[in-house]
Amino acid sequence: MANFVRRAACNFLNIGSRNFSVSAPRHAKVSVLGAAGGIGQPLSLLLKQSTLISELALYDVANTVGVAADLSHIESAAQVKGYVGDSQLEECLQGSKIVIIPAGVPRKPGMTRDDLFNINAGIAMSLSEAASKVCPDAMLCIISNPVNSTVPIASEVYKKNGVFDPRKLFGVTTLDVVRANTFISELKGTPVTQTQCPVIGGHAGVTILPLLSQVEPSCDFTDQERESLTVRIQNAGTEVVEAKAGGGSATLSMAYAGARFAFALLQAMNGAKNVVECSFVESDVTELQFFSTPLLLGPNGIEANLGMGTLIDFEQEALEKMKPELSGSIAKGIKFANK
Ligand SMILES: NC(=O)C1=CN([C@@H]2O[C@H](COP(=O)(O)OP(=O)(O)OC[C@H]3O[C@@H](n4cnc5c(N)ncnc54)[C@H](O)[C@@H]3O)[C@@H](O)[C@H]2O)C=CC1
Ligand SMILES: O=C([O-])CC(=O)C(=O)O
Repeated sequence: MANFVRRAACNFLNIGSRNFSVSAPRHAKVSVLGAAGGIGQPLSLLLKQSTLISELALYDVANTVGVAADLSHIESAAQVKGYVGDSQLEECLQGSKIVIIPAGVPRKPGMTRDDLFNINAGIAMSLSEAASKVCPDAMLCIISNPVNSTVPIASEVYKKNGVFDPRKLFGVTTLDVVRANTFISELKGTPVTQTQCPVIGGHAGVTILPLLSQVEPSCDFTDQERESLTVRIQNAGTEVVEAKAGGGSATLSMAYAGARFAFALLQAMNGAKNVVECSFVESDVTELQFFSTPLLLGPNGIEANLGMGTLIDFEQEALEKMKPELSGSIAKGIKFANK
């Protein structure tokens, strides 16, 4: 049993790193801000299993001491410590190489992600302010919604403090890729662990654009399949919000996706080659200041933006259709950070 669990954990550590080996691992401190929440707890559980993490620092406004005590009994190397409230935020962040932020309120049925702006924008701003001061060189990974606005907020904070490095700021959109891979595999019968679909744009409704024409292994879709699969991927978050009926939004699949992204970063930081993940980052791929595309990751974050490749007409039209909303959400975040 123990062997099985260890093998399973090792297999999990390979997610996002399908075809490369890791050499000379450096052991990093990773902080999770919002660690006692629906995403924060399972995400921290998954991170605790990584051999690339030496220290797991768990911050929240409440309850992290208990979460940290619980996780600290797991037989893996990462040392876990809980930090509670403003006065302990700086100590939590000190020396962090990766900061992951799932802090903030989730949606209830009937809400859009933008409806979370009023509460979550301030949270994203104050946490990124702290990270920009205490560990400006860390990779900052923002999960808190609306991602299309919280990432621009963080970038403005870092710019104002003179420490912005566009290679190191990420809006975590991995869940869109994870969902696309799963739904495509269900529809087409491709092996789920080998199905890979790039998802570009942002992380809300029509701004989420899966590039079904670029799926590997390549699949043929009828017009009707392409249309309905695209809409399902765009609305998958709402599917979970409605199924949870007031109990919040995706937490477990998001924890998986957040861990997949963090492991990809850690592996790239340790010298692994060909680590590619999609993420919402500062970009010149379109006229939009922030945009998600596949990125080649390296020791210092983004090594190259791989762009969006050639789009078919359906995808080109969807891209044009998303631009007004995405541009508005980006502008709203920038305005908020400068008010
Ligand atoms: N990027 C993505 O793909 C996804 C993003 N999300 C977003 O993630 C966020 C968190 O969702 P859940 O974990 O389900 O919510 P939750 O309410 O279960 O947990 C949020 C946690 O944040 C904490 N928090 C609030 N203010 C804080 C502050 N100033 N500093 C530190 N911690 C603070 C709360 O105490 C709570 O423990 C939401 O905004 C949600 O919309 C959710 C799913 C997917
Ligand atoms: O839908 C939500 O509010 C949470 C989220 O971003 C997702 O599940 O993709």
